[in-house]
Amino acid sequence: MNRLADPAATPAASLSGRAWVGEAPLFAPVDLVLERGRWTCLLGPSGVGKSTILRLIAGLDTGVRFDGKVHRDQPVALMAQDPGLIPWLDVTGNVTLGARLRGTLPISFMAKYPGGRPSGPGKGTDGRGAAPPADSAARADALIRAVGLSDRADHRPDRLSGGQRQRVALARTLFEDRPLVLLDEPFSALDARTRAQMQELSAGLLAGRSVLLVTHDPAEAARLGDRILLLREQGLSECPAPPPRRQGHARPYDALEVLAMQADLMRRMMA
Ligand SMILES: Nc1ncnc2c1ncn2[C@@H]1O[C@H](COP(=O)(O)OP(=O)(O)OP(=O)(O)O)[C@@H](O)[C@H]1O
Repeated sequence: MNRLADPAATPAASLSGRAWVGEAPLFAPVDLVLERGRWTCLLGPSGVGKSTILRLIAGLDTGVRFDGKVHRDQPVALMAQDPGLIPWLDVTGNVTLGARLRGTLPISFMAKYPGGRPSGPGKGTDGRGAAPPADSAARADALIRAVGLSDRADHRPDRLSGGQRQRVALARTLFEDRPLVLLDEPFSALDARTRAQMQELSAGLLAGRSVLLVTHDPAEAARLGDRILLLREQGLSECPAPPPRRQGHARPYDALEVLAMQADLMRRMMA
């Protein structure tokens, strides 16, 4: 097959270049290519520039000086480290925030349905005579259930724990339903059990998407990465290819080959 004609062969996004904070180099020249439809994990120590790379790919302001090129031709969803929840919106309002800002959900959706759940398809109005889109409401409901927060759908962020807030941010990112998804330490505030569940959930819901996952955690990279990259001050290096992963699933956390990969990644991070 002609690779140029095959959309799967073209990268989902790429970044090449280097960055400085003031006069101090942040990262040495890197050449990062995100393969379409796969999970790329970016591991690395704190402060080496991983979040900055994510923000550059997302096209957001970083405050650093970047000399290089970013290519991206797909709509992107970014889950930043800080959940960035809106304090006066409840869980459903936060999950559906993007749609409400884009005007694809009525702005009064939350005021009318504080729990985010219209009483049935086509019922109710948004105050302007339009029916609220029940499919969006149902999708938001399903995601909130999937992240284990159904019983808190009408809670505001100040009534949630750090891990619960992070799960709201995850549901909001998944609700965006974008082909390219950038995740910055998305599970870092979760207990080990919930973390494993959310890894599996994300692997399922983001199957076929192009994902860049920034993580400090070699165990996470070993479960989720189709490719694993290590960013250090000296630059970016590629770790040995992980074993194939069942489409739509994280690798089992207790499989010997996953534990061995975790140990190998840890050794590389310590080197
Ligand atoms: N706008 C900015 N102004 C000043 N310093 C910045 C700015 N943005 C990033 N930095 C610095 O650049 C470095 C890299 O930040 P970045 O958040 O990208 O690292 P990281 O690898 O994601 O770290 P962590 O794993 O701790 O989140 C940090 O030392 C940070 O203080």
